[in-house]
Formats: sequence, structure tokens, C-alpha cells
Amino acid sequence: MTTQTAPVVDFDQVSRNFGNVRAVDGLTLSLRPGETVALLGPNGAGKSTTLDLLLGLKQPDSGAVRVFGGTAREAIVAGRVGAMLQSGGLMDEVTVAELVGLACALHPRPYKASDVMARAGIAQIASRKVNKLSGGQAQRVRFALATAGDSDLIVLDEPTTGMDVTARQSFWATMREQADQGRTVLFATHYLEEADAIADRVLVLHRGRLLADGTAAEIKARAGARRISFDLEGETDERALRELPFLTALTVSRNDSAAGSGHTVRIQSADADATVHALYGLGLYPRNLEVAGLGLEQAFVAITAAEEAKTK
Ligand SMILES: Nc1ncnc2c1ncn2[C@@H]1O[C@H](COP(=O)(O)OP(=O)(O)OP(=O)(O)O)[C@@H](O)[C@H]1O
Repeated sequence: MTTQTAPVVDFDQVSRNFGNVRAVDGLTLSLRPGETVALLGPNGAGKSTTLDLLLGLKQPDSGAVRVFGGTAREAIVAGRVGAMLQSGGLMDEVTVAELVGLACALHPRPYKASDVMARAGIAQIASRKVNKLSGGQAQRVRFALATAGDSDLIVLDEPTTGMDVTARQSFWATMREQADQGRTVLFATHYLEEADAIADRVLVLHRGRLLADGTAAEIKARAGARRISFDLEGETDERALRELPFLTALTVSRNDSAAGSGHTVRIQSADADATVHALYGLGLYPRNLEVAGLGLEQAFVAITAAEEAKTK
């Protein structure tokens, strides 16, 4: 593999419209060598369009896309990019082995087709016709095509769609090996747990714009952070609780136990330490106190909901 100081991918103020839909809106981002990056966003956020722009399959209306310092086409011709697209049609009348063999033959730095098939978990179905595959098998074949040679960047659009849990796990184990060898991996996904578990960096896309860019932990922290829950005995002064510092959400529910009547309080706080400190400062005696981080899913919902509220 070659190394180069230029970013692997560089988007500078890239926009792309379809009619009056702004699919990608002023996107600026840069991927560094060796990163595993998740592109996360709800349906229609612009993930596929972003990947198509990166691969030169669509052209921007404005802004510039660079891949390894040049055009996408140059990078692809040089075999530096392997891609697995969402709906890429597979040739119907050929076998899995023939198709993988062709992809290897076309790659400037190919791997042996038998190794590629073994790695993608499709050696047992090598002689099967491509149009007879299940959805999950077809995805593995697409993955094999994306890894037919020694590419520096692997781009995957929702790669595990249609795979069951076991297939998904083995897919990501293989992908990790690719990343561990120093490749840059960019994948679009709906599965927040995949972004959380696999990616060093998460880009949250919404209506074509980049809403967040950081590690999963940073994104969780940015979204208003932590959940605090506890029980209080007797009457609860909800107004006093509402005045707690760094509070972003509060619910109080009745909780009658054998010990008497009381309430369960649930809080979201941007600074749990300060909130809990102030809670004791109110002279309260919280029982069963728990502090937990938001999941990436809740963080994602919080970030995109805040953006929706702003644009209304
Ligand atoms: N060829 C096209 N013609 C018209 N509109 C398009 C076209 N491609 C994408 N769009 C629109 O652009 C927006 C972004 O679509 P895109 O497919 O990039 O989103 P996505 O994040 O990949 O969504 P999904 O998760 O559903 O695949 C959507 O509103 C979509 O309807």
C-alpha cells in the first residue's frame, strides 16, 4: 500500500440537488488514512448521494471532491478504492467464482480469487449462479468484489442489510482485519450499534448536512449527556428539581412501595456531577441513585430532533 500526505477523501463545500431536493448541502469533510468512519443518518439524509459523489458516480453541483488528492476516477483506475454499493446489480448469468474472478482480473493489485471468496465466506457457494443467491449471500458477494484487490479505501453503503446477526458479526470481523491492515473504511449505516461498535469516527448526516463529527463517545456527550434516576420518599417538590443545573429533561412518576409513597425521578443532564451535587444541596435524600450514559441511539435522536426543531 502506498502512503500519501493528502487526505484520503476531501469534500469542500459540496452540494448536490435533485430537482428541488438538496440531497447534499455544503458538505465539508476530510478522511484521514487508517480511519474507520461511519456515515450515520435517517432515510433520505444523503448518505448514498455522498458516497456516489465520493466515487465519482454523481457530480456535485458546487464544491469539490478529491480522493487521494485527485479525482475519484483516477483513484478508482489506480485500484485505490474498493466499493460495495447498496443496490449494485450483480451480473445474472455468471457464477460467484466467475464474478469474483473478473473483479480480481480488473484490479491493478489483485488478490487470489479463492482467498477473496474464503475471506468473504462465499467459498461454499462459488459455483452457484449469482441470480440464485439469498439477500445476505448477495451482500457477501458484493463485499468480495469490494475487496478483490489491495485497495487503500473501502467504501460500503449499508453493507449488512439483509444479513442475519451471525453473518453481520463475521462480516464486521473481516472488515476489522481490513482496517487493521491500515486501510481507510467508510460505511453508511442505519444501525447505530454498528457505528458504536465499529467506527473510530461517526459522521451524523441529516438533510444533506453534517450535524456531528466525532467519536461515538463525543457524540453521546454532545447530545446532552447522561441519565440520572433516583427515588424520593414522601412528597416531591418538582419545581425545585426543575431548577437543578444542567438539566435537559425531567420526569417524575409516582412510586408506591411497601415502604410508603414516593416518586421516581428521571433526569437528563449535560453535567451529571454538577446536577447530583446540587441535588444533595437541596437537602434531599435520593435512594437507588443511578447515573448512566446515553446510548448512541438516544444521542442520535436528540441531535436530529434538535435540528428538526430549528428548521421548523
Ligand atoms: N436520483 C435521484 N433523483 C431524485 N431524488 C433523489 C435521487 N437520489 C436521491 N434523491 C433524494 O435525495 C435525498 C437523499 O437521498 P439519499 O439516497 O442520498 O439518502 P440516504 O441517506 O442514502 O437514504 P437511505 O438511508 O434511505 O438510503 C432524498 O430526499 C432522495 O429522495
